[in-house]
Amino acid sequence: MEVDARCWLVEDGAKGARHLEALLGSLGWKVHRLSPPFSECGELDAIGCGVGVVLLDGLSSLHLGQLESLLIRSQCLWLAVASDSTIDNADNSRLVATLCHGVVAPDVASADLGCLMKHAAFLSCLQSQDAERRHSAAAMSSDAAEYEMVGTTPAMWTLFQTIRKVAAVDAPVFISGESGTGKELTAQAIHERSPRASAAFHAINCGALPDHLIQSELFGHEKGSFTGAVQRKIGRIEATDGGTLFLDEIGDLPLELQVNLLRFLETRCIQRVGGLEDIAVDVRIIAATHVNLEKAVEQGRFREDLFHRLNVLQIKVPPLREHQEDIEILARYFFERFSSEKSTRLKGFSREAMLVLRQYHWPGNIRELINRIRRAMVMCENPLIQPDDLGIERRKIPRHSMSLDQARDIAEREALVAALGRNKHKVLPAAQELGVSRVTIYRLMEKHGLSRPQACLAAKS
Ligand SMILES: Nc1ncnc2c1ncn2[C@@H]1O[C@H](COP(=O)(O)OP(=O)(O)OP(=O)(O)O)[C@@H](O)[C@H]1O
Repeated sequence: MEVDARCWLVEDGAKGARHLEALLGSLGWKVHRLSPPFSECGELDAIGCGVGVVLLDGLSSLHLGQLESLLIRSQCLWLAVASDSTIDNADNSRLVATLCHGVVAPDVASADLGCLMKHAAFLSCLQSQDAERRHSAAAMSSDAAEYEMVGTTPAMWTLFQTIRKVAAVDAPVFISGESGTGKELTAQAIHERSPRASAAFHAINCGALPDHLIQSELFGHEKGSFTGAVQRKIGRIEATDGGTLFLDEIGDLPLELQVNLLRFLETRCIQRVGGLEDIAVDVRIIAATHVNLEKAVEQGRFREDLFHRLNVLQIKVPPLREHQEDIEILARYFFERFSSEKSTRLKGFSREAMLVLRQYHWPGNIRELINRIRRAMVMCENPLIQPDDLGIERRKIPRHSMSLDQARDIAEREALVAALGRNKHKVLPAAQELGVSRVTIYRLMEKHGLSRPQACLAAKS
């Protein structure tokens, strides 16, 4: 691999600076000097060296903060040159410990400096290649995962398949699933795939609005129909004409409004509050709940006739713990998605953090996963996210004992699912990646109950 022979030299006029520059020059490095104030160093990214040297001796403590943010912002690996007395200073030592790849004394031997520089440049080159690869993999997966619905496991393939089928027809859809599993995203995916895609998709949470507002929110009202109705309001159903209306938490819809909704589903007409006119509206209804609606029907809290009207096509979105093999790909996907919020130094997840993510039981499902990753990306002070950054208490991670055979089985299944996922479920490249034959892949798929999906939403059709 060819490494870049350009490097930065950050210095503040110390007497050793000229000597260091000459030394680097004699080792074949083309040196770009950088001096305070560092906030003005806009050319840093433009020149794009892979490695830099910071001469800490002589650097004013006033510039340390600027230097710190410069090192965090840059994409290079940094070597510090500092005498013992400089390193004794707590601020300097923290900067070196957290942001530099190595530290040497100002009288470092030329051969030693040459070796360190080469090593840092090589590593920097590997890191940028790896980042590029991960970027294009993320771009591919988000390109493949339409509507940003990510998932490579059989449970998710089944969901994608159902979404495709349901999108092709126009009947009401009923989505069930725990909170944060992706019910709204599923509704959006159905809309985007349906003939209604060019019209509006609106979502309304029936549990979030007070009873007296929800009727006017859904059906609209005429001017003067009640105190405060100073002008006519078009309701959500009417505003979605031609499109899809997602009614989240449908179980929270008050009983009297259930009658109105049923009437709309039967007649395809609405009446605004205070209005007499029947207005024809063409809207597809997708309803969702995270509670058991059949139980609500039994208890008389939800109308049975409305339940059957809404429940023509059903989709169940699985909880995250039922497609745990997706956690890694989801975690990396969200890491890339929120990468603009992180420091450039943060490169990804440590193995331990990934293990914790896989072992946790995710009561809040994908929404909780997103929140924990975003938190970790802000809290993390290392190049790799550690378990503590995720804020998951270790006691909440189940520790069941398992035999070596069980552990092997789990690892085998995970490796297989991950390789198939990375290779869009193509057996040959997955087999090549895992270093086994195609026959072995088929055998393992059978052993672990993994079927090869026929079609999926995540694959471009
Ligand atoms: N398969 C997925 N791939 C990528 N992102 C997902 C996936 N599923 C859900 N998300 C994301 O997770 C978050 C929660 O999803 P969503 O709001 O659809 O869940 P929900 O089941 O409707 O939640 P609630 O029951 O609380 O209304 C959203 O930010 C959504 O984009």
